[in-house]
Amino acid sequence: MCDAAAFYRCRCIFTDNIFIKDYNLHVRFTSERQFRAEYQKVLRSLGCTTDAQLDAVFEGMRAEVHRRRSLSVDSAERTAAIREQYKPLHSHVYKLQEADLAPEFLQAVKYCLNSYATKEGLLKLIETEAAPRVYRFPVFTKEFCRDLTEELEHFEQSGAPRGKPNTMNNYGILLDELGFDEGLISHLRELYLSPITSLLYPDCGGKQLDSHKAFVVKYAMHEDLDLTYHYDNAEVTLNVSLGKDFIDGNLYFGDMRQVPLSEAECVEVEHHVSQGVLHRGQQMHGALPISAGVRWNLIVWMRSSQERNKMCPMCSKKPTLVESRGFADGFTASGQGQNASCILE
Ligand SMILES: O=C(O)CCC(=O)C(=O)O
Ligand SMILES: [Fe+2]
Repeated sequence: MCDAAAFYRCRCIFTDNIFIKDYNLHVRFTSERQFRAEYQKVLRSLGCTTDAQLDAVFEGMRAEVHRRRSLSVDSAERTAAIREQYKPLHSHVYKLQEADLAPEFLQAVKYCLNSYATKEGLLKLIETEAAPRVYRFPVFTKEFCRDLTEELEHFEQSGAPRGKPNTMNNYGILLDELGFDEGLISHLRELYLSPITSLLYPDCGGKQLDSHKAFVVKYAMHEDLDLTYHYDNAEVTLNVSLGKDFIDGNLYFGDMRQVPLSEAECVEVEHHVSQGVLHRGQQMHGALPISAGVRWNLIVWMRSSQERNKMCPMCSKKPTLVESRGFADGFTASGQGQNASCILE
């Protein structure tokens, strides 16, 4: 039986939501036969017409499945190597202090902790509803954002191994491997974000967020420029603009994933350095290309095991649990009793 205190992934990680960058397409891949039947036609319409092009697609998908199967072991190895090799530049950014948070944010959190707090009252304080149920408000001080960005650049240049957050983003960094989870992200989620998400998203697990996956994304002229339209493996997402100087690169939001709009109908939301954008993980969104500079953002995918144990947001089925490390993908074995089907990968 599974360990009730641990977090798990859903088995669909090995088959679903595989991103083919060359054709900007998310697919499911269980076998060559299934894949050809489901996607060959659409791939052809996107310009994948030769056998060599299709072979390259298969090769990319197999590599991605291999990466996903090795995630736990690779991540444990990188974490150990970073601990051994890497000397932080600004060790204070690993431990959140109240002075690192914007006064407006602290005021909003303080309000939410009152027994009489309402969503309407909170919205008067944070003001910006940038798109339906998408809120932007100050989170950190500018100094904290500057020091965190410098720390990330220092890490990037150190030569220590870097874990990529997902297939869509090639220059991001997984933050748990650097030791950011306990002192910065868990602290931020539990003490400051949860009171806010409880009022804004009670219908999406906002009252019971019990784990997260945190990473930074980076966009630069000769690296990634934009991010394709997607939904997150999260119940609620916080996206904070850390800097540095950049032009364009707005977020755009559509509807919930059951009713995807075309990109043209989306609402754009600007990134303002030191401000966070809070949104439902299942609301479709993407990022437009930057046209100059470098953009770093802190992304916290917050999860509610209570919510996702009922249905995995990535495959829309009851999750089949797979053991992993740390917060994994936020599923727990509670409530599954003797019938829990844990698969050791
Ligand atoms: O680039 C951004 O600001 C969006 C990042 C994002 O949506 C994600 O990583 O899930
Ligand atoms: Fe996202």
